[in-house]
Amino acid sequence: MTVEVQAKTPEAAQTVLSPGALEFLRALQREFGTRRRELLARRAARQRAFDAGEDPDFLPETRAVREGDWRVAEAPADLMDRRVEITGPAEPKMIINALNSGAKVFMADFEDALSPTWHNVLAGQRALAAAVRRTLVHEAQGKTYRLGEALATLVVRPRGWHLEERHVHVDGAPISASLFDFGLFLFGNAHELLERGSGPYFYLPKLESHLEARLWNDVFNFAQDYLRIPRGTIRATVLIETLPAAFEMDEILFELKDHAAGLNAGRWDYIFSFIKTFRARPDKLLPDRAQVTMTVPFMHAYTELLIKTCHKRGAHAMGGMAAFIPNRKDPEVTERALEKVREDKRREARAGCDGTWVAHPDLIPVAMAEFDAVLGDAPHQKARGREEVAVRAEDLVNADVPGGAVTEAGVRNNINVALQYLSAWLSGTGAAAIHNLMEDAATAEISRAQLWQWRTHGATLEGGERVSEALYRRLKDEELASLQGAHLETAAELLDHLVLNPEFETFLTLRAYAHLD
Ligand SMILES: CC(=O)SCCNC(=O)CCNC(=O)[C@H](O)C(C)(C)COP(=O)(O)OP(=O)(O)OC[C@H]1O[C@@H](n2cnc3c(N)ncnc32)[C@H](O)[C@@H]1OP(=O)(O)O
Ligand SMILES: O=CC(=O)O
Ligand SMILES: [Mg+2]
Repeated sequence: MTVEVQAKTPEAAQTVLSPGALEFLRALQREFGTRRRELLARRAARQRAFDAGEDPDFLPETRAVREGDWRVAEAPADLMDRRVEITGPAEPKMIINALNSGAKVFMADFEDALSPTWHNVLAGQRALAAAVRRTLVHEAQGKTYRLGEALATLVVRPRGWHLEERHVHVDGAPISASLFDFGLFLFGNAHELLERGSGPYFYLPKLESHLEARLWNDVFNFAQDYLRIPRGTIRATVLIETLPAAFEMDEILFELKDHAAGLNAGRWDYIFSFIKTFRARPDKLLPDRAQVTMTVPFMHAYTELLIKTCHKRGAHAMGGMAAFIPNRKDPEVTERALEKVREDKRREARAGCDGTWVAHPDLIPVAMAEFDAVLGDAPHQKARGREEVAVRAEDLVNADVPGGAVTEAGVRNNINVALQYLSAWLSGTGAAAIHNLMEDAATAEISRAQLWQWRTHGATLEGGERVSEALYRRLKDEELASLQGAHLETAAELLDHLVLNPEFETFLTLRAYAHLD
């Protein structure tokens, strides 16, 4: 058995998916595929303990790491000042617009913002390879897009450990999507990036434990040796976007030490993970999605701990994504988005973040101004230790949202957004503006997870009615009737399953992937 591509590879993508690249992917999967599966089984075992009533907590066995005196490696020059990072799906036009945008960093996404059709993942890899070599050109709507002179630093986000790329099989089974995205980008671009004075930089999504960070670290060492580049060349910023990982921030940085470039507060997946972790707990119901803001106690506690942890270890502490996006055709929507984003970035910069994320190029000036006001000419504010922060385990698991309520409007909104997002995703679009908010896989996960949570535990709406299967079906039919678009029927079937199945599905993208392509 060997490595097999299960789908037609467009001719243009054959340079990316070269025999050498496939050989490298095979080596990665053979070396790390089993450990990946063991760690996924460990996630499930841990969840069974949470379902039985255990709360996540700091690990006794890693106390020495938390209390030890160590720091991560110094950031490379082009990741030293990352005050504003723009993110977007790894698509040619987005890549050009983002690299030209004036942001310090561009995170090219194969995870939350990309619908992983075979076409999309290959087109993304191809476009990134051309972007690294400064040759990327794209034609759309009668316009030619080219890269300018001053470009943002490129960071790539491969898909998470839970996903597989079913179009490539190694020894008869699908390859890990993380290894596929990471391996293909690294193989094709590591040497070129180094020759150009940069390096292979990654964002690592959806980790649930330091053992998963250890796996990434071992993948990095293996890959660097294979490609004959020095260990420590790869640099990774880890998203702390699951509740279990919030208890292992020190440990995650420690595992990646020489490869670590920071932590990022991935707020949307974090909220999703909070719901998922406490799926069996009626005492942990969250209110309407719009009310779970960054200032509610558990979100505040988590970001404070992230900043403190990073600065103690010499790592960048990165803020997250405000979902409000401007609309160039609607000044009122734009004004509201700018105001909301300004408020969010001001809070992050003042709290000690060294940088933040924006979803749209028109938000860069606002975010930049707020970080400039705090950082001035300094590239970061790691010297602010935030030693006064004292976050306890109970602060991270406290589900109180002062003034929060579950409303019919909230149920309807979750149904509407989930349907629209699923239909976009099935059509090959992984990030979309819906009701003037950026929606991607992480935000859609919150919507469908809340519906499951409220239905399973019979949450009481403000008017006294309880959320039930009948209520969900009635509102879903009404929302569905108001929508138009491709794949809505499949989206509705998927949502019914995600909301009504007695078992909580761990990721919507796992189930929806069967319907893609
Ligand atoms: C929870 C998380 O993981 S957050 C990170 C993952 N999510 C993301 O990265 C989402 C990023 N944002 C986006 O994908 C987009 O902004 C969307 C889909 C929400 C909206 O995109 P559009 O509908 O194209 O917005 P709009 O029409 O206002 O765009 C105007 C221009 O800005 C460009 N643009 C918009 N967002 C971006 C971006 N993030 N990066 C680069 N360019 C962008 C568009 O391509 C368009 O360019 P053009 O004028 O050359 O045609
Ligand atoms: O990936 C980011 C998030 O908020 O989720
Ligand atoms: Mg995320």
